[in-house]
Amino acid sequence: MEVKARAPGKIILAGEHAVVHGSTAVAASIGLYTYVSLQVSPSNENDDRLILQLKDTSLEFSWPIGRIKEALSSLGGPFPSTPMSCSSETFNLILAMIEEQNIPEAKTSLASGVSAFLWLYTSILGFKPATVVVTSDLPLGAGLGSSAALCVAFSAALLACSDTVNMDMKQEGWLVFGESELELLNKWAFEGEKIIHGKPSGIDNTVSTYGSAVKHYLDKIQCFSCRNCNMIKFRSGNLTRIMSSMPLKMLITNTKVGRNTKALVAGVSERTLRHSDAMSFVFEAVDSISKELANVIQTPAPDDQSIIAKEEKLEELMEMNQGLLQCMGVSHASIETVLRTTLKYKLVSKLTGAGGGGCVLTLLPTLLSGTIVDKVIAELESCGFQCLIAGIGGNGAEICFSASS
Ligand SMILES: Nc1ncnc2c1ncn2[C@@H]1O[C@H](COP(=O)(O)OP(=O)(O)O)[C@@H](O)[C@H]1O
Ligand SMILES: C[C@@](O)(CCOP(=O)(O)O)CC(=O)O
Ligand SMILES: [Mg+2]
Repeated sequence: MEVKARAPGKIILAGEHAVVHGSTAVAASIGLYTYVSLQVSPSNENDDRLILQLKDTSLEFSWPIGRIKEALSSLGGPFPSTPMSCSSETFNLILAMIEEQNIPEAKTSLASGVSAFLWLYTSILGFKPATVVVTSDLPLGAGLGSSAALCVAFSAALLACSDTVNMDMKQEGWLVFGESELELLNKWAFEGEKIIHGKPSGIDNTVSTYGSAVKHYLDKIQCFSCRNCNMIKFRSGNLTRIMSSMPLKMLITNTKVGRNTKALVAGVSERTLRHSDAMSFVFEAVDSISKELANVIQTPAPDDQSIIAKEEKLEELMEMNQGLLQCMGVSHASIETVLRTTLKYKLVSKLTGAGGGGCVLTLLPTLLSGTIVDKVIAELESCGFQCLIAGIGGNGAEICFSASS
């Protein structure tokens, strides 16, 4: 039996970084997914292995199960129903197992994702031999939440194979977990994100787990494919649904400048230690911006005129948020180039995710002509950037069973 899991990426419309320090943020899932396929192998005493194939980066890891037991069996796992943090001692044991696999120098940033995998795998499934394959639609390390999507997809596939979650393996197509299983999945994914990010707020794994279409198990409203229910507001671990009253279209520009969320989040924390009063005002301002943005999105817009007025408010809020992200020290020359280029077409942009490169969002107003969109995309792509238009909102984590070939 093979279990497949998929989990979406996200965009943050307002509040990244400040959300780590307790401010409100607004985010939505996007229709780009990370897929994990998990096949538990029949035991073959002499050659039991755990194999991890990362297709996007052409890397394969293969550990003898005996080696994993030697390092981690003293922890007494598996403990699938009690999500636990990876201690620094265990993290070092895991790192040693990864170093033994000789990752090429250029790909060492992937070690954190592999560490998260080993922690989630052994904690949820123990020491069973298996082959796990990862592929993704998402650019890695670009602000669209690939790390969270990876942790959510790993946790979903592992929980689906564990004794804790009872799923009807005969059902066909993509399936959604029940309410309590989703909560468990989200907690495990958060533990994985902690290994990759250091100090995540939990917004990315929450959006990836639940998606941002309102679902019956959260607030008893069955409203799956309604484009009016497509965002979440998030503060200190708590999620609130946002019913958008207007269609929102965003252009996503990937600057292709690589960066690392852990380092950027740590940089903001260091700045906060150096200038705690000033930074607390910055975070408070971001909190107000996110709350106002959520209100604007939710307020009814009965006609084109009110939609235009709301879009103008959103643009101003995005501009202010970008200014505060610059204050936090997470903008980048490539991001500033996107801001200047889109402004030539009177379009407003802000970075999304951790910044330092990565992706930038540009609001595409409803009445904007297709010709202008084409022109701005052509100009951005001539700078070497890559553009895509995101469908905002959609499903969260899903799993699918199939007979193995
Ligand atoms: N499909 C994938 N294959 C391998 N590693 C991945 C994958 N997706 C995410 N990762 C891990 O997540 C890291 C990127 O996370 P991060 O810096 O938070 O950026 P983001 O979440 O914005 O993409 C990668 O360096 C890698 O360790
Ligand atoms: C900067 C932050 O707000 C979002 C990071 O998103 P990403 O990993 O860049 O996709 C960190 C967090 O909230 O955990
Ligand atoms: Mg991330």
